[in-house]
Amino acid sequence: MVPDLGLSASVFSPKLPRYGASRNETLLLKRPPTFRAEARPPVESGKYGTNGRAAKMVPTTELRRANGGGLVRSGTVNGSPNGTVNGSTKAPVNGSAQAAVNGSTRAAVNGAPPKAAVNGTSMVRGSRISSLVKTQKQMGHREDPFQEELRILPSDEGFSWAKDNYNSVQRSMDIWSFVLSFRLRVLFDNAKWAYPGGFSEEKQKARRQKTASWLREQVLQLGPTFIKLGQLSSTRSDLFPREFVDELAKLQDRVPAFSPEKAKAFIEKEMGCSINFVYKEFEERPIAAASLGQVHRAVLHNGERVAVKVQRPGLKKLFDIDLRNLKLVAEYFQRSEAFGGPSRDWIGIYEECSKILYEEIDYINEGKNADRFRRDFRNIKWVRVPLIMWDYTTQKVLTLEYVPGIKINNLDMLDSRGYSRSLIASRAIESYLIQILKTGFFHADPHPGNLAVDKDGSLIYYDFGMMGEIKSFTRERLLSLFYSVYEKDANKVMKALIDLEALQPTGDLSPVRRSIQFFLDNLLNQTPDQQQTLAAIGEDLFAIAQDQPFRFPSTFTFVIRAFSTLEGIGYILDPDFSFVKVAAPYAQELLDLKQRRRGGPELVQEIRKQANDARDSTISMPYRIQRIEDFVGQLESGDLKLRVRVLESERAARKASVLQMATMYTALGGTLLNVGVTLNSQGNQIIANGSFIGAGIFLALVIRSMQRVKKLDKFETMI
Ligand SMILES: Nc1ncnc2c1ncn2[C@@H]1O[C@H](COP(=O)(O)OP(=O)(O)OP(=O)(O)O)[C@@H](O)[C@H]1O
Repeated sequence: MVPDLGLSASVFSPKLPRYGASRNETLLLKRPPTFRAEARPPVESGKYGTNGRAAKMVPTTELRRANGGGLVRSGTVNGSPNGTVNGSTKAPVNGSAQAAVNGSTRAAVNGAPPKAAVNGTSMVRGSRISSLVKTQKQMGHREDPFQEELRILPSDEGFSWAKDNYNSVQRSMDIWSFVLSFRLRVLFDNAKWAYPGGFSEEKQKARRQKTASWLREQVLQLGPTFIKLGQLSSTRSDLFPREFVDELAKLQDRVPAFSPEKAKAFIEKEMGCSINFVYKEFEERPIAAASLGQVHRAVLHNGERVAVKVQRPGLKKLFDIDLRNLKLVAEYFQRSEAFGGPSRDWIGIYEECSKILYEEIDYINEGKNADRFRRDFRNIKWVRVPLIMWDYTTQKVLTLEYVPGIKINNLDMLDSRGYSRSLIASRAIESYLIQILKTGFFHADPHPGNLAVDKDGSLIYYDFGMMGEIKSFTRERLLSLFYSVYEKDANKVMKALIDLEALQPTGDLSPVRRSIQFFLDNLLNQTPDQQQTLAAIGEDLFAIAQDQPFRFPSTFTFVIRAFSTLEGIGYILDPDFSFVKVAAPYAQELLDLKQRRRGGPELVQEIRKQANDARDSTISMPYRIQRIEDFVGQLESGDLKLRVRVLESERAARKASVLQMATMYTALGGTLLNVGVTLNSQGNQIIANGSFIGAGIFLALVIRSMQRVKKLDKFETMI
């Protein structure tokens, strides 16, 4: 039987620049490359990654060294970016290994779709396109200019969640015993009677601090799902007390790593082949470990250095069990007054978290996000996003171009290498403003670990697992919010917030309006030396939100948190840093835009609206005057009674009735307790027990009533 033959193609160029050549050198080619095709047996096709590309990598035996010293590999199988057939296209292109391996991928990620072709010309085109993209300068075997001592990370051995054979009943029990203990702790922290020697704010703070440290330890014990959720919660000062938020933020640096054996076995399982087949070298010690995965350095067979992000094994199974339980927990919180009850959307928060978690364990999604982000910044030379090596990426293993950098908060190294800290600070903020105001696609987690400075001073972004998107209509509404804040008009701000669904238009909104006006006056009337930090403003906003009908969509909490993180970084980098200075040109641009808009169709629309209003008023005027006359007439004749709702007195009445009920419960509970004790001493055990149970129920009702009173009091102080 004649074996199937594959088409093998290669392109030879007369003058090959050296490996890793600069763009100019690459373009030195005078003669067009020639194309040669040969028939050869097909190679074994690999396992397909979830992205439809071959996950099984090129065997080392297929690697050839080309004339110019560039490494050549055979093309990947069907659906690969190179679009080659049967995995047999050999293409030594321009002597540049990167061009051959990633040329078309790079083209794709920078805006051009991957070119599918069955002959070697596609490779040439790929390399040409790649030579035009800004990342070309970064190709080639990179020296690691910032080699840092690798930290020894704590190991995950000994944690029950790291074992493969945990059972779901045990896991559910662990979760629920944690939730109930947490509930009890919160109850005692908030109960004034639970403080021996009398309650004081300091004592409560100290106790809360203890609960918060306990919570962090428990979260670590419960593993990845909870660690990630803890990290997410550390962005929600609108939901949790300050002490909890601060403790949870510490989770970032405490995540244990899994063993290199586990990592390698996992990669092999994912890729369906030996790790040596995929990487020429694989560094065993991870350079970083996070809740959901860890990062190792490696070298591809073409010599290119890469960062390999390996997901923790068994995450999906763990998420399924944990999230099933957490859904019940959210429902329980939703009913519980101690956790804000119906005024907080716990179910919504659960759904959002669950979406984020499942998205974060899909590295294909992360790779696509990175590609989109890179595309958004293609014209900004000082922002750098590592390339995704799609051929070496699956849903659980992400291979990226290795782009080492100095972490943005490593001041000593930045100084010793002579980088301008103030430039870095303003670039960090500016890149973020571009994301929020222009592209609408933003990095939702810009903590210092995810931002670094490249050799040439560019800002490197890592980790695209959690991205936020601001749709264009939301951006429009945000702009109106911005304009109304600029005009210091509380009513308009309130309307914009309602449009943004950040404020519920229910009940009495006058206290909200007053808070907003206060906020606007104090915020905008400050002289430059009194200017509040963004973080403080964010905190104030959240404090207002805690007791009022604000419901910040998570997008905004991420935006606020990201800005305050970046602002914090800005101050660390440069004590004279001013957010306002960096943001001013953007704000001006937006105001100019509004001015321009008002000059055009918007002005016509406004005039038309005013004309319509005037016409409607003129038509309805006689009718309205008639109604006013009737109204006054009814008042004079005593036919009309005015019913005035005084909200303050309504609240006071509600509080009085709750207190009345509490007194009644106390009396009934006390009576039943007395009866129980008497009957017990007379030996009438069964009825005595009934009395005790009744007394217990009334006691619980008293506690509940006191909690309601406390809530009403708190609300009163806010307005
Ligand atoms: N392409 C890369 N080149 C060099 N180093 C990298 C690269 N990608 C990641 N790293 C390093 O690994 C660290 C962790 O990467 P990343 O943030 O993507 O992982 P993660 O698991 O999503 O972590 P987390 O979500 O906690 O931030 C980064 O801070 C960076 O130091």
